[in-house]
Amino acid sequence: MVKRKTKKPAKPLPLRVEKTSGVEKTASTQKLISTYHTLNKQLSAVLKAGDAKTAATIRSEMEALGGLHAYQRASLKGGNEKKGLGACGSWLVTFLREEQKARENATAPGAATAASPGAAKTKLRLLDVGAVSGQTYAKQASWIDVSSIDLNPQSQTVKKQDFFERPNPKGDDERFHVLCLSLVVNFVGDPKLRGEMLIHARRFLLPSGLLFLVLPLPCVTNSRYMTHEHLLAIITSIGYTLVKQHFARKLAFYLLRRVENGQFKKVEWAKKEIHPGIERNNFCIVIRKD
Ligand SMILES: C[S@@+](CC[C@H](N)C(=O)[O-])C[C@H]1O[C@@H](n2cnc3c(N)ncnc32)[C@H](O)[C@@H]1O
Repeated sequence: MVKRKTKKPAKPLPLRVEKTSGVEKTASTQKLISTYHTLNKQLSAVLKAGDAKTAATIRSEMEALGGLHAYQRASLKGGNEKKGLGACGSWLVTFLREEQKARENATAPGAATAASPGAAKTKLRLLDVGAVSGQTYAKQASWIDVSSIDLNPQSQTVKKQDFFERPNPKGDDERFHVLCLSLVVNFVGDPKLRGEMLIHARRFLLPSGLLFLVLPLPCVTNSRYMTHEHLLAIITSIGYTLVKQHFARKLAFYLLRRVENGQFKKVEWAKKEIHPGIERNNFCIVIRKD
């Protein structure tokens, strides 16, 4: 479980919300998603400042937009619901198939796959955080054993749980070969909590386990505080190494492997402008040492 600290009050951000009417059109869907993200960020800031009154106002603005449910519906429009894949599952599945084949064919004991070769006939265990309806890996049920959580589950197969509240695993039977954070880190409003989320995810990975991280492309191509290289420097410093990466039209996919303690040095990463420009966004990840 991640402890969230309360900080000194900050000025509440001005509320500027434009109403949208449902999710029928791509433009209005996009608008709903970005307005919801803005409100979520504002909510994090005022909660940190202990401003319950403004937090209530922001929450009612979010409800007026249709709440988390409408946001989820809007964000799933980018995915491929008919095929049972979310926005991002297919890229990972292609890789995991190769990983699974490698496990099955593995002859060299100790090969660095997401699971030990000895367990070649067992299913890959995958934790999908922010799974919504838990359908993304349904077609791979014969070889992937999926556990799904979400703040607001849309089916009974998904457990209602805040990942930050998930207790640290007591042993390897509570850890996973693969953990997915697909379009979830950018959903978190507070840059420090984004860092905490990535650190918390590592606790749930088996040795050599894989973190699948998906972000909207502009988070790494058009932010004042983030670039692809900066993201890699951050993730390297908190115990991951890059396996594979892909930029699609709108999304950035990162497949990262857990590195063991002693093989990386944790450093602090503050909010610092590294990619100036007027039209940039403010996506940022902050890492604190403790
Ligand atoms: C944009 S949707 C992502 C859907 C899906 N993973 C995909 O890639 O299409 C983000 C989801 O993350 C969930 N989420 C955000 N923060 C979370 C947390 N701390 N714990 C669990 N779920 C979370 C939200 O409820 C929302 O359903």
